[in-house]
Amino acid sequence: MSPRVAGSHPVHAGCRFRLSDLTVAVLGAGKIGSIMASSFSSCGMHVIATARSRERIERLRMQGFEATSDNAYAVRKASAVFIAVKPYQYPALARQIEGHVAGKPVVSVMAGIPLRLLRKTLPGAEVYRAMPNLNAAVKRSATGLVAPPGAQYKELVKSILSCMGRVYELPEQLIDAWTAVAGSGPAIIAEFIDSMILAALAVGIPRDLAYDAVLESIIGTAEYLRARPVHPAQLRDEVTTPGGTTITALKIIEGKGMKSALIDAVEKATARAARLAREIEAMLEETAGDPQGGGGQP
Ligand SMILES: NC(=O)C1=CN([C@@H]2O[C@H](COP(=O)(O)OP(=O)(O)OC[C@H]3O[C@@H](n4cnc5c(N)ncnc54)[C@H](OP(=O)(O)O)[C@@H]3O)[C@@H](O)[C@H]2O)C=CC1
Ligand SMILES: O=C(O)[C@@H]1CCC=N1
Repeated sequence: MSPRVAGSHPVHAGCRFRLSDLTVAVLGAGKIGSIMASSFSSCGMHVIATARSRERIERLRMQGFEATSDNAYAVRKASAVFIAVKPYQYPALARQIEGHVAGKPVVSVMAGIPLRLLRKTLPGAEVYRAMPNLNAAVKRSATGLVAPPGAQYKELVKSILSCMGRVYELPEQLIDAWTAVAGSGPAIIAEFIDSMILAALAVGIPRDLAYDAVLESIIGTAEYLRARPVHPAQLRDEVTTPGGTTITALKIIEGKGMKSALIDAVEKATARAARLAREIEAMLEETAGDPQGGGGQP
């Protein structure tokens, strides 16, 4: 296996490489894909980003990427390929690239779609699953990575993903759960932040101050827990004065079931990823033999 880098030397599995020598393809450079493209570009890689609509391709070009709707071209030119389309858009994409991926590392960030399905639809590719999050925009993604058994390009893939933040290698059984906790995490945390800001407004703090009070408290708490190895419950107890204000707030939160709501939410989101896999598998079977591969979908 030795995918050739456009205008550069080929990258052999296991050999030393410099990120700045690489050309990578990001297929489906929408919300997360364009953040991935920026992260990879900031590490010096040449990025070929793809999209369907002329508007998105124009926007990607304005951001300084080589951009095209030709996925097969992007794959042929790249040493490593990243797939960031929506799961239901995958069958159509797979049919466009299936003949060009053999011997290359191909990393899917799509929720739900298992290695088994990726392998079946991308013959000869070394397929990986990764689950980054939106915080890659500030180089703080917590990216889960599932490598295939006997992976030859794992170090290369990890180095590329590290341009978005930290990378955690996982067994495939955990990636749907990681998707719910870390992939969806920024949305859940943003919802909490929004609620806390509303709460601050309710007790009379002006909006701009409320935003700072909440954001700084969240960043500070995360940094505290990173810097000092204490359990979150211990931090909570250190803040909670007997008969004071904190216990008054905690009692209400406990009564309204915040913890069980979050546990439920994450369990349901994890199960949703598994159902997605079944839906896409059915779609692939339905569209077998259709060269558009369900490409008429939105
Ligand atoms: N959003 C997030 O925070 C995260 C998302 N993910 C996963 O990433 C994937 C993308 O999500 P998100 O970025 O939110 O979705 P978006 O809809 O923003 O991006 C998808 C992009 O794919 C493009 N696209 C669709 N079909 C094709 C095709 N055949 N060829 C080229 N481009 C194509 C679309 O192009 P056009 O705009 O031109 O239609 C669009 O820009 C999903 O599978 C999701 O599970 C993973 C981690 C985090
Ligand atoms: O909502 C979703 O399905 C995707 C996966 C993780 C974040 N967004």
